Amino acid sequence: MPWCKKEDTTNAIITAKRNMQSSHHDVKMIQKLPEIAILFFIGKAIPYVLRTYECDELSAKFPRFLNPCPIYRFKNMEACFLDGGRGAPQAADTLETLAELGVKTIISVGMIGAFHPAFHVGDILIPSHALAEEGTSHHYYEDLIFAYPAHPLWEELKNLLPQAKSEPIVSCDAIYRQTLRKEEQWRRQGCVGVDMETSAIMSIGNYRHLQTAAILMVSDVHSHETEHCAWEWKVTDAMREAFTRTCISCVQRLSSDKEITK
Ligand SMILES: O=P(O)(O)O[C@H]1O[C@H](CO)[C@@H](O)[C@H]1O
Ligand SMILES: O=c1cc[nH]c(=O)[nH]1
Repeated sequence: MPWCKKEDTTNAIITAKRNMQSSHHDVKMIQKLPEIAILFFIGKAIPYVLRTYECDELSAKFPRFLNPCPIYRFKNMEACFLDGGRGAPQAADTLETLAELGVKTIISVGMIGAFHPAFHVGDILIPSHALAEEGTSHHYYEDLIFAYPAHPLWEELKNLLPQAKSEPIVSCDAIYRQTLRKEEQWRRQGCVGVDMETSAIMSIGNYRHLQTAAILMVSDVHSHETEHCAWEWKVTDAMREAFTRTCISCVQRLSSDKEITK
């Protein structure tokens, strides 16, 4: 049975706007944000960005519902950035709150476990679409299977990052239920790897009329063997940092192309 019914036109009880205006987190309202936001789903990315780039803190508490964290902007680029949280519910909360504060374009930057033999640790992927096997998107759409990025943004990112591959992925809530059989089924559906946020970013981005796309780095490869499931987390701090720099320079070129300054 679908969780979201088209005939349900009633209002949501909590909205991003009401949450921001409430006393929930005792958060001071942020003024309008730049139109481009980078959401990092990589724990070590934010401290690295703050060490490496000139940035201003816009608020110590971005007023989302779940686990508010600081939000920053680059001094030399019309873009803000923050930690997107982990998993589809926090990604959706962050995206809805950014939309309420004037953000129009969201680039999510994260990691992905690859279960296709053509992918190796450190490869960069700009997903063409994402199978929605997380629960959040299915409360926005009655019959969603795949979620798609904004096509022009996706094309621009691919041009800016010619080394990146572009294939379908799956987003899944259940880290410890990515079984061999499940991953075989995902491969048959055309997917090459699994993360926890991309389908929600894309589907809810479409729902809120935002331009979204994702840039992901392969952090681990998943065994295809039926006998034993060897698995190791392979990504290093240096790889995370190089990937973060690559994504930021890509957004820098994107934002100057767009001349988003008012
Ligand atoms: O926080 P780091 O180690 O960067 O890793 C993040 O990325 C992994 C999943 O994408 C999770 O482990 C999450 O915490
Ligand atoms: O979400 C993720 C990220 C990396 N590897 C996985 O298996 N899942």
